[in-house]
Amino acid sequence: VSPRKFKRNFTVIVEGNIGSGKTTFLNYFQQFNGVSVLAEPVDKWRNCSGHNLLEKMYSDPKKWSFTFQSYVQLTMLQLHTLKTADPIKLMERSIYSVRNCFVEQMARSKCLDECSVSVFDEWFKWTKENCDLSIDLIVYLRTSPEIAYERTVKRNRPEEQTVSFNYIRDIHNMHEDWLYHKTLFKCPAPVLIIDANLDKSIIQEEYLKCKTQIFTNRAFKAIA
Ligand SMILES: Cc1cc2cn([C@H]3C[C@H](O)[C@@H](CO)O3)c(=O)nc2[nH]1
Repeated sequence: VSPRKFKRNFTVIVEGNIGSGKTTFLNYFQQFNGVSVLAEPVDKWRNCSGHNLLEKMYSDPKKWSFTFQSYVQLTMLQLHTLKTADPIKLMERSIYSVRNCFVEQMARSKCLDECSVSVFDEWFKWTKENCDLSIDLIVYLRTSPEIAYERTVKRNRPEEQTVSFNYIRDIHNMHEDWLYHKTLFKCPAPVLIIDANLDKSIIQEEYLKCKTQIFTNRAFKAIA
């Protein structure tokens, strides 16, 4: 695409459970011209002025969920508002999944009390009204909780040692209610569902569905 001025990036958010294959998906799209991939800033969550908030959240969710998700919300907002040179911006998760999946699950499991959720919602409401959080497409990497759990265990991320199957199943259900049944929260953009149960070795055909959707002229119209 010629480096002409364009209104805003065509923004795609990639949502899915822990272990749903988001990194594999983002790595595949990294190869194309015109796409900026913004991975989840997990390293920031592991080192906020020296504090590993991810580890604290998993070790004592009742005490640290609010602190952790507040920082996640800030780091996601920074990525949403980042102007990238490429016409297409591909983000791993979003400020929407913070509220619609993780905070919702923490509220239901009583790791976040109602007043914490209210403060979180006030920040989220103001942010939506005052920042351009518009997105153009949601890619939902849909897996079974069993496969997501199996991959999480295999990946063996230090902070996730204590993650239970039940937690993965709960997070799965939050994604299903939001992006598949659409009974939980409004979807801020059309949802493209990918069967992310497919093994890494054959999933590239499944990705091609997205490639057409992302690279069609609709994408470029967004920057006309
Ligand atoms: C938006 C958002 C991402 C996100 C990730 N996480 C956790 C799940 C994984 O263990 C790790 C990396 O995604 O962080 C979370 O607890 N809350 C989150 N909220």
